[in-house]
Amino acid sequence: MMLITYESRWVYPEIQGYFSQTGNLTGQQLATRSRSYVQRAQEKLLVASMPADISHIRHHLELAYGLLDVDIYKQHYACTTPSLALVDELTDLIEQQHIAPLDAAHSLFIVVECLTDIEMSQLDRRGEAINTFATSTRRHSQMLTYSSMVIFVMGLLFWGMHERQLRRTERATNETLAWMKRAMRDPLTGIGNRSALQQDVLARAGEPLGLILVDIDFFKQYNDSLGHPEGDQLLRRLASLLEEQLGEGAKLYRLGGDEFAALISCPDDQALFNACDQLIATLRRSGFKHPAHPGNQHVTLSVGAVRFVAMEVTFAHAYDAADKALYRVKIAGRDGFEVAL
Ligand SMILES: Nc1nc2c(ncn2[C@@H]2O[C@H](COP(=O)(O)OP(=O)(O)OP(=O)(O)O)[C@@H](O)[C@H]2O)c(=O)[nH]1
Repeated sequence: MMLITYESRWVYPEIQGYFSQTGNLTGQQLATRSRSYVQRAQEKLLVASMPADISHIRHHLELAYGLLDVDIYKQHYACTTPSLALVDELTDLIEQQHIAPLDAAHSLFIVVECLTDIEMSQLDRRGEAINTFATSTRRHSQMLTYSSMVIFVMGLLFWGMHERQLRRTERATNETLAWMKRAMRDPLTGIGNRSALQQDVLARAGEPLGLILVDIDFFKQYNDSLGHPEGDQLLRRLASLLEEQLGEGAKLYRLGGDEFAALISCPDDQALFNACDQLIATLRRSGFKHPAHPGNQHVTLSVGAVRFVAMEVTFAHAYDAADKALYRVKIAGRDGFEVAL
């Protein structure tokens, strides 16, 4: 918008200059008409039969005089004033019949020559004005085209920069989200870690929940007899098995080492008993081998659980109660569960 305004101001004087030339065009037309009246007067003088045509000749000369008596001609063409004087003088002499028609016609050639010069000169001026206008218009339209191209390229550039910045921000946000997800996951099993458990408990404030702590029995011996990679494999298999057993409404976490935790919706103590019992039973059914187990050569679990309402009881308090119950199971010989009441 600013550019168009600026360009209009720039071009305005050129337009004015061009249209001011139309005044000169009119002047050229006046000269043409004046010359035609002079030439008609000449024709009549050549065939004049005095005094019948005198009035016509005088009329033509008066019209020619009127059309030549223009300020712009007087200012720019030196022949104008003498030509006017000659027409004036000839008009008087012809009227008084003091001059021969042939001589009068001959003298008028000076006026015709002057008028022809004026016409030619005015036509040249008009041509020059049109050329100047066309050149400057072309120059300005080129400027306008180049400016538009520059603005277009700058627009593209800014758009590209904006898009790049947008992609960077999106990538950074996605990386941060991925990093946050990773920070809440146990890398070995892919399930949530201790931080995820604490976050989920906070998110379920006011709900009756069951916290189940699960610890593998004699896992050190398992590692020692089959190797650490096999120990890792058991942790992964156990995570899948427990998750599957717990079902949709529950969540499983690995708290570290061979210790897992499950968080379940728990309307009453019986539901918690059932959940713990099913975990133990499922593992027994699975029959995971444990060659170094001092009892039955199969993997067994010790489970401690507690029912609590998040926020009414602190998570640390609930965890402590479940952990103590688990410890009691360990002391009592492992492979079992206890619910803290
Ligand atoms: N394979 C494997 N072993 C781990 C990992 N983290 C901890 N452990 C091992 O788990 C074992 C845990 O041993 P303990 O705490 O003594 O428990 P435990 O042998 O199961 O004995 P109880 O719990 O008393 O029955 C240690 O030997 C650790 O090295 C892990 O990510 N992978």
